[in-house]
Amino acid sequence: MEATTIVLFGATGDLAKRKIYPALYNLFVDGKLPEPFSVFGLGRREWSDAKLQENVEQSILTFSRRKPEDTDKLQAFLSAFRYSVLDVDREEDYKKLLDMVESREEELGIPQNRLFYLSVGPEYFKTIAYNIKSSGLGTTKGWKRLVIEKPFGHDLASARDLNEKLSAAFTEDEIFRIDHYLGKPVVQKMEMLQHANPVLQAFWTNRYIANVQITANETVGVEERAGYYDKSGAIRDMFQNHMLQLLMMLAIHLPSDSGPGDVRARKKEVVEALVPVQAGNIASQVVRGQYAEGSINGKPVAGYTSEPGIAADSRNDTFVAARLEIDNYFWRGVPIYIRTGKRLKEKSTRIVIEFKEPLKSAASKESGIAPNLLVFEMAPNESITLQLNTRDPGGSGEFKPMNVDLHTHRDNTAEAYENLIHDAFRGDATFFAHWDEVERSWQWVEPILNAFANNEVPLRLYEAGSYGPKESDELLAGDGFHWWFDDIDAKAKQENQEGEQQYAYHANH
Ligand SMILES: NC(=O)C1=CN([C@@H]2O[C@H](COP(=O)(O)OP(=O)(O)OC[C@H]3O[C@@H](n4cnc5c(N)ncnc54)[C@H](OP(=O)(O)O)[C@@H]3O)[C@@H](O)[C@H]2O)C=CC1
Ligand SMILES: O=C1O[C@H](COP(=O)(O)O)[C@@H](O)[C@H](O)[C@H]1O
Repeated sequence: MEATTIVLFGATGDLAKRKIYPALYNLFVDGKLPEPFSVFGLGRREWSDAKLQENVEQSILTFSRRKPEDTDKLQAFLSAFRYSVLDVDREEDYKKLLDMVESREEELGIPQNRLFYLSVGPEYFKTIAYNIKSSGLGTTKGWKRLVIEKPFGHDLASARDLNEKLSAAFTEDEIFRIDHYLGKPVVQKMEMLQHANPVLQAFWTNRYIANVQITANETVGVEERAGYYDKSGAIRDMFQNHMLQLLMMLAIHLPSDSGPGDVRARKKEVVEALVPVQAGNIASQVVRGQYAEGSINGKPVAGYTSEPGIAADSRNDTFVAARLEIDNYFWRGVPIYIRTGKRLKEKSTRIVIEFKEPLKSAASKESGIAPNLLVFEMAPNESITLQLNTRDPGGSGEFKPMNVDLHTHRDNTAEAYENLIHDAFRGDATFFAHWDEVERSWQWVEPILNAFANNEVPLRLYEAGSYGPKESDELLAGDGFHWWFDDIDAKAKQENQEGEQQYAYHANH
């Protein structure tokens, strides 16, 4: 990997502390950072190099999945960090930064490969991109890349405007849009699994799949992000990006000779094939919810409108569920259900593929036969399981589900940010959101945003600690399905996992 300078805007902020420094450290320990590498941290605070290095060390001690054991190694890592005061609006700060970056590149004898990481509020993206170009920071004899964090716009028009401004300074190939769900190990394994197993590939169609369920339930509430969240809601914060990205990743079919660019090209085809929601009829396809007071893990929690910084009459959505369809050869007729929300009963992020039951009528005479399920679980655990049926080994003769474990979490699995930052260094954009996907996701979501703004979709209050409004269950019940693993299913799954371990085939020792 070529030597690189990372120019980190927002080096004093929360994301840098919680995610970026620990990820860089773990990559360094694993020998996955360019050698040598150099970091310029930026912010308005009057920090010194030493103060930045102290903060980086503290962040590693607090947030890294691996705690430093080798002091020399840690010091070698920290010594790569420099700090420069920069206000995004002050041109002279960029000029000063350019001088510092150039002299450091000379001192280290490294090429002018520069990775600009914008870990700042999205309102600064355009200004920074403009100043990178006008100051000469972006005129390098090596490569340059721009890493940005979501949100990529607030709606279709603002996303297009942002993209236009970024495109004046960086080409699409140089822009790496982070969607941290694409960095999750289970998501990264999805394609491999389908690709390497013709048997799964063969079943990945509407001929065998009854429905798909994508869930991202959270127990946390709005926390300290009232200002941002109350203007975004679950639809912009999670649905438009993470949830639709999961759907695209799941629904693509790659040719056997596929190359690195193919994943993104196929994802675009999937999002283009999404059947548009019918304006005027959105309430039949989309459920909008907001948490009321309740309790989580036995502790009382406030309702959304009593949270600090949230207006008492806020009608913001903290929960969204929707029924979607993909109109293409593989997926036509398969309902896809997506739900995400805050202050729900448990943290669970998963995709369930429910297979059809061609033998249902015969099998229904037998008790306990369940549909086969392929489950990609990202939280609370990381696993990929295929649920089959077997006779109860206890001798009752009843059928019971058993899980074939295709992948289990191993200790020290790289976190999403490690995977993604490593890919950005290598210039591999497979697991970053392409502008085409982002634009089409906003296009699909736009009628829902309008319907929410015009109150055309009822706002359903749900008790904190529940699974969301009952209308979310009704979305599936109308098609004869239910959300897998809620309540009783969660217990059954747990018992099943405990009781059936002897059947588990651990493909991933
Ligand atoms: N925190 C998280 O978990 C996640 C964050 N994100 C995104 O990452 C980005 C950063 O978020 P987060 O770290 O939480 O935000 P913080 O508010 O914690 O940090 C903001 C950073 O921006 C800097 N900054 C603010 N104003 C200026 C300015 N005028 N000139 C120069 N620097 C400025 C601040 O430095 P200083 O105060 O020193 O000027 C600080 O380092 C946002 O886009 C957010 O949406 C995405 C996913 C998760
Ligand atoms: O991007 C975001 O994601 C988190 C959930 O991420 P996860 O990896 O813990 O599932 C969410 O809490 C936050 O509101 C959102 O901005």
